[in-house]
Amino acid sequence: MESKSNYKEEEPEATMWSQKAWALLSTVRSQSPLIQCITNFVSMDLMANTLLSAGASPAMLHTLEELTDFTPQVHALCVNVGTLSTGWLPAMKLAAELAHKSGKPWVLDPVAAGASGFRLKACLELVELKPTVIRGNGSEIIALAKASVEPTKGVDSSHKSTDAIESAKSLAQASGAIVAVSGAVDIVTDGNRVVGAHNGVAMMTKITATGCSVTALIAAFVSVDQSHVLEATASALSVFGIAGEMGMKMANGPASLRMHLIDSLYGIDEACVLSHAKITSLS
Ligand SMILES: Nc1ncnc2c1ncn2[C@@H]1O[C@H](COP(=O)(O)OP(=O)(O)OP(=O)(O)O)[C@@H](O)[C@H]1O
Ligand SMILES: Cc1ncsc1CCO
Ligand SMILES: [Mg+2]
Repeated sequence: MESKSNYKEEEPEATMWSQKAWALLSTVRSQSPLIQCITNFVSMDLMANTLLSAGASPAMLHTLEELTDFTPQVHALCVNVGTLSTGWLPAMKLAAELAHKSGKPWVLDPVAAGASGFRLKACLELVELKPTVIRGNGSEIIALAKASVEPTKGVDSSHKSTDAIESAKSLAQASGAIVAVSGAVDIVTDGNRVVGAHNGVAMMTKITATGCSVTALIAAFVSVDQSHVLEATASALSVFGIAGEMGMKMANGPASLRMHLIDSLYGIDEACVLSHAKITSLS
């Protein structure tokens, strides 16, 4: 009896979160927001296909000369520094400024932020341009919050997401962004509230650019509900994780999971989201 009454107490919050996640996925499907992605060469394919399978419309435009015309028309911008070069950084900055000025959300993925002084400085300069959301893995969020170059595993994390909660909170407070840390539990914070999304499978870390792709999915979810950025961010992470869980039932390894994850994201329905979304308050 005791466990049953506990279950009843928790149910309204769990139900609210899963309904929110489904409502946002449905809205992305019906509104098909245009998402500009300035992203690394490795991630372009998976990121564009993730957005398409979720119902959004990706556009990988990054040339400086095009941005004044194009960026104000998009519904959200995703900036990912994965294969950063001196040539691309001015375009990333201008696009961020244009998005901010035109009231469009923009999301930063600070890939390997602590790997070099050049990369860290670029990421810190981008944070100054007021991203709506920053999504990284544990090591990236810790490096960015400490503003320090550290021994790293490059684009992979050597920290658990839960090791980065305090860093995520301080980065959120300092930047004004919602900060998300991916991992076994995806952490989302506004600097005060902390929420965990508990979906996904470990095999997702064996497919390059799943983190990059979920960052773009966050941009799509936030674009359709700009007044609830934390909720939209947690919902995108949960939905992507559910697609991984569904895909894993049909996969034999990373390559087939990549395909089945995309198929599952495309096919996911209300019953699946309502029964599988696991989003909880952690504070
Ligand atoms: N141990 C895990 N169990 C379940 N899901 C996980 C686990 N680790 C990561 N994920 C999921 O895998 C996806 C990618 O997260 P990850 O932390 O690997 O990003 P990343 O390091 O930025 O990846 P990349 O740089 O390759 O894009 C996220 O959706 C996350 O929720
Ligand atoms: C492997 C890799 N190298 C730079 S970006 C990238 C994709 C995953 O972040
Ligand atoms: Mg990454």
